[in-house]
Amino acid sequence: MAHIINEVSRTFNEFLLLPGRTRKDCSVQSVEVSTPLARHRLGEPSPLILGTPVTSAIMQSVSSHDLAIALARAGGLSFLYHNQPIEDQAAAVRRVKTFKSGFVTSDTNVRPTDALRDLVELMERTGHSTAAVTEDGTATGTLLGMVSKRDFHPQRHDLDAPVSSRMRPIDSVPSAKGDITLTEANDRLFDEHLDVLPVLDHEGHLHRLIFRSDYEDNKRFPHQLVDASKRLRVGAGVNTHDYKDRIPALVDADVDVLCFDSSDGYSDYQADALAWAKQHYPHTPIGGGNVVDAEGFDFLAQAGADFVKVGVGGGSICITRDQKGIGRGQASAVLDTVAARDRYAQQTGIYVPICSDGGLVHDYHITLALAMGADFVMMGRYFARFDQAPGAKIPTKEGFVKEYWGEGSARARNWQRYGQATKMLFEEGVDGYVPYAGDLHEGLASTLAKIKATMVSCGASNIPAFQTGARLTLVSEQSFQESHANVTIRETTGTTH
Ligand SMILES: NC(=O)C1=CN([C@@H]2O[C@H](COP(=O)(O)OP(=O)(O)OC[C@H]3O[C@@H](n4cnc5c(N)ncnc54)[C@H](O)[C@@H]3O)[C@@H](O)[C@H]2O)C=CC1
Ligand SMILES: O=c1[nH]c(=O)c2[nH+]cn([C@@H]3O[C@H](COP(=O)(O)O)[C@@H](O)[C@H]3O)c2[nH]1
Ligand SMILES: [K+]
Repeated sequence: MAHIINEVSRTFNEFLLLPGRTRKDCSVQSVEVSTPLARHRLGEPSPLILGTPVTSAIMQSVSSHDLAIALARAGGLSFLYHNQPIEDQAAAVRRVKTFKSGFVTSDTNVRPTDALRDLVELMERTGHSTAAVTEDGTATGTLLGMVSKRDFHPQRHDLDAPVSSRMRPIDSVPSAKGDITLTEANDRLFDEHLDVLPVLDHEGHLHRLIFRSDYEDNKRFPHQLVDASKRLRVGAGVNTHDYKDRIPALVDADVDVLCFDSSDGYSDYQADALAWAKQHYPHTPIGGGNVVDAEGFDFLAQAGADFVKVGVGGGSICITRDQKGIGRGQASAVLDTVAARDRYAQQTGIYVPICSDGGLVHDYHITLALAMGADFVMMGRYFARFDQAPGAKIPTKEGFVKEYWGEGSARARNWQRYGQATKMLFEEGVDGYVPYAGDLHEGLASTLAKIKATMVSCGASNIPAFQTGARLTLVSEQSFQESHANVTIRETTGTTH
């Protein structure tokens, strides 16, 4: 006879936190939200620590290189999607790893012989008002001069004239050599009253541009997640089909961490793939998943997973539970696997972090997942709403929305996953829209402020203290109603989600 688990499968909506004693030294300013990402011996630091306990989902509609750069700058981490050719995913990793804050590749480039009219058009397209004039019109050609909107005016100058007639030629443009540091470059920008400083190699080819306006931008990101060489960190999703080709290419591109992406990680496929990865690339942490119970956690921890991702069927685009009748309420899944993690740590001395993946609808659900013992979370819908996510931004009567689709949807499969263009017999995800939420940094700052405020109310000054000290209560349907405002809401500019 089948085994029936008597305990009801519960979701985050069914829980609330009780306040704990807040001591005077515990404040929003002092609360620490760093958290381990990879397995480590108890009492020793994890080889990879997140500054912000959030990661972005391994999905085409979420984790592009742009989103990965933005999230790493905020202290979190993206796992670039694997549902694309290996070389494209490796190129995306390289784009994040070569992102140099302050040093940008020029995206507005012209030849000296191009007409000013073409330059105006290009500036409108890129939205930038400074252009590099290079011999071949590329971002790495020999630099011949610089031209900005200040150098000409459509009413004063003939737009059919060549760019060379209005550019500032190279001998009058201050420039720097390739080995200049950002600090030195910033000193020159200010000392010499410059807006931009081109960086050249010894043959005079353009390498990067450094803008004065980016100086302030860098000051905005004091908690960037970087490696020992100060490059942003980035993760990548992999699968149990082409991992023997994909993992070497990603490691070659200097990926920081990998994660198997599957709706079902409790499989021999994943154990074999983890063993292979650990044997060939022992220095690259790799996560496994998804599982929803202690049995699944133990299986992956023993197979060598550096972290275990938890959650089946709870994602906002998920229809797995409808289609296959498989899954578990996310709160129950987290609580069960967290208990297994703690038992495993006690027995072996090794701590294998847990990632709660999917189904986080409100910001406070992140807080609940952490309180229940998750070390960090993974989110798709949350990140798909921001400017930096790849989905198109579409106007509707109710305001802007962004596209968001599941990896198990027919749309995702259009990428001909794993090179097998087989017919899909059923979908496990939907293709839809989420409300547009602007810039990632502003949205995440607001979310983090809420998480920290709750931790302060619970008297926890860091995540480990929160995990061990949090007190949660189940809520009845009636108390759930009581939790919401019971008056008609006046329109305000505040954010709620
Ligand atoms: N977290 C969740 O609740 C869900 C997530 N998804 C997402 O949808 C995407 C697709 O997930 P899955 O369909 O589970 O992909 P998957 O690649 O893990 O599994 C697809 C099928 O291939 C089989 N398989 C895996 N490795 C194999 C190998 N080496 N040789 C032969 N067969 C093998 C599996 O048993 C399964 O039948 C993922 O991005 C996943 O995250 C989909 C549904 C639910
Ligand atoms: O049933 C599913 N069908 C899908 O097509 C699908 N695509 C992604 N995922 C999983 O959902 C997570 C993101 O969930 P949220 O949008 O709720 O953050 C992701 O991190 C995945 O675990 C899927 N689940
Ligand atoms: K299974």
